[in-house]
Amino acid sequence: MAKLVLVRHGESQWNLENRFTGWVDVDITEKGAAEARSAGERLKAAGYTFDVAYTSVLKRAIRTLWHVQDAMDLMWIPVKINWRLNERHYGALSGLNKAETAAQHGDEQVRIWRRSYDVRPPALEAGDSRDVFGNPRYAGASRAEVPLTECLKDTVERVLPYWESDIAPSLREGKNVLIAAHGNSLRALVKYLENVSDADIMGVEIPNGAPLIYDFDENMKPTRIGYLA
Ligand SMILES: O=C(O)[C@H](O)COP(=O)(O)O
Repeated sequence: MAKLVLVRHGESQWNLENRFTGWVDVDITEKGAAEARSAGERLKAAGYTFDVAYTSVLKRAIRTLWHVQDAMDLMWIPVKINWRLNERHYGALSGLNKAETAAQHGDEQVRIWRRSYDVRPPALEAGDSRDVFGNPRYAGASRAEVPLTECLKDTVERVLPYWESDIAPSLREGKNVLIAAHGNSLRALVKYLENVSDADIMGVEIPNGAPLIYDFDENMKPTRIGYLA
């Protein structure tokens, strides 16, 4: 049966600066590019190949995908880009330093904002320059679909329709699928695929550039799950 590989983008400039990012379109660093290339080289060396790739509309995921494709000599495969694979929206925290925010609001509050399943960070206010509604890359999305903040539950609810409509059908057709996305959009998928409880998902972390591999049976149940050795 088909294989699914999830890759979180390589280190971004705001990962390096320890800033909340969400839907802000920050690029990867040189270290992040090297992590992405290494992921591709390791996948190729282990005999993996892909028929189709999916990514978000954010350049840290897109560029990571390019590096993986290049390292695997798979620049030619179809790539589908969709905002539903974007990072979880960080609301009014977007752009703030994580350590400074913890110093101001306390470690526990920041842990809740970062890892709780259903507590949203404070929302962007109307007119905030960080609100991306109206940006051409979100042309197909309604006001309700372009968030002003999100908790992980919200992210699950906008990732899953895309999983069902586009990604799962490719796997059912026997295609090997690569997804290059983000820490929290991938946690949303992991929660669904591995049936992780709302409480346990708080402890799940997705490292930059580490391929996470799923083998499926014919009923789309994962039979083997693990990071590339
Ligand atoms: O959006 C971000 O800041 C990061 O990509 C993920 O952040 P987190 O580790 O706080 O969820």
